[in-house]
Order: sequence, then structure tokens, then C-alpha cells
Amino acid sequence: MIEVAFQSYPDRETLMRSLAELVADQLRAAHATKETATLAVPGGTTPGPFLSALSEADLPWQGIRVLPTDERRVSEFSERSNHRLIADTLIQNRAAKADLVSLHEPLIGSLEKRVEAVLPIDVLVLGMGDDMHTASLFPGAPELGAALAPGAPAVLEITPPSQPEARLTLTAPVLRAADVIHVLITGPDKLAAFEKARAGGPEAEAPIRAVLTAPAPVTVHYAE
Ligand SMILES: O=C1O[C@H](COP(=O)(O)O)[C@@H](O)[C@H](O)[C@H]1O
Repeated sequence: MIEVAFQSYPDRETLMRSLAELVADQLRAAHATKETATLAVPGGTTPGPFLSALSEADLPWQGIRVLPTDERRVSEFSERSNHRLIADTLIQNRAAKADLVSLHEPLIGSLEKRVEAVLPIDVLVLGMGDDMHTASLFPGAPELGAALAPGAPAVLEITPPSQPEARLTLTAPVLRAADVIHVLITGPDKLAAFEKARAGGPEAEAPIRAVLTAPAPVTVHYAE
């Protein structure tokens, strides 16, 4: 059984607001020592209210780089683009001055350089699917083994058979090297998936395990 901190909230609104306050405090501390900070955030259907709440935080946003944990190979204007979600929710209000790093880049070599330039991640927020994928580390993807390997490049293209389009994902070594890690989940299906992942089994079937076993402090934040 993997031991990680688990924080349960009475409702989703409290979860999103509390996590935004916590992440803002951690970014402030990281920026105070380095005059810059990198925040990585997920896309998908869950984090919108968290990202919107964080956009109001009083932070030196002009020194903060925001990196999507993963992206779909779609136009950055597509409703399926994580970049678009992050731009429409987080890169607003006070956070409009932050630098949003785009993963929309056809050439993987150029993308790798772009991502490496903002590493390591100071504060990492991840989502998780009911299938125990995190970022775009999907069970069943032919490239999963390469993305979980200790020597993986920072970012990889991945083609999960379960998904309609190819993905770009930060790889396990980059995620595991973050200074602090939060996993944001809502609803009983994701809670059951988290319990299954922490109970055991190979990372190939439960890629989130690669993050739950990271050396950094990991907290799972949950509301029904
Ligand atoms: O495909 C993705 O899935 C996960 C979880 O998304 P959700 O819609 O179940 O909240 C997300 O963390 C990831 O960034 C996204 O690309």
C-alpha cells in the first residue's frame, strides 16, 4: 500500500478554493527564493474552478511559468485543448501576466527544449482519470513504458488506443522531480481508482503510481 497524504473536503467549491490558496502560498515561497517559479497544471474537465480561483491570487505572476501537464494534438483553439482551458481560466485576472508555455509544437525536439527551459517544476497539480491515467500517461499506450522509464526525455508523444487523438505528455521523471505534488480528484469513481492504484499492481496498469511514489510530498485532494 502506498502511503500519501489524503485531504478530503466537504464540497467541491471548498476543495477548489482551498487548493488554490495552498498552491498560491507554495508558489510565493518558491518565487521568493528564485525570483521565478514553474507551476504545472492539468487539463480535462475537473480543474476549471481551481484554475479560476488561482487566477485571483496576489502573486508576482510575471515571474511565474505555467506548464500544462499534457496536451492533445489538436488546434490550441479547440475545445479539447488543455492550453485553451488554462488560458481561459488561469491566465486571467491577476494571473494574466503569467507565461503560459504551449505544448502545441509539431517538432518534438523543439518542444523538449522549450519544456526543459522551465524545469524543474516547483508546484505540480495533476488530475487523474477513472482509468488511473495521469497527465497523458495512459494504460495501454504503446509509448507508456518509454514515458515511465527513469531516462525518459522531458516530453513524449503518446498514442493511447482509448483516445481519439495523439497526446503530448510530461514524462514520469519530470513529474516525479517536482518539489511538491498535488493530485486533484472528485467523485466516487476517481476515489475508487485512487484506492485501487495505491493498493498495488504494475505502473503499466496504473500510471498514477509513478507519481504517488515520488520522493516529493504528495497530497491527494478529494471532494465528492
Ligand atoms: O485527459 C486528461 O485527463 C486527465 C483527467 O481529466 P478529467 O477530465 O477526468 O478531469 C487530466 O488530468 C489531463 O490533464 C487530461 O489531459
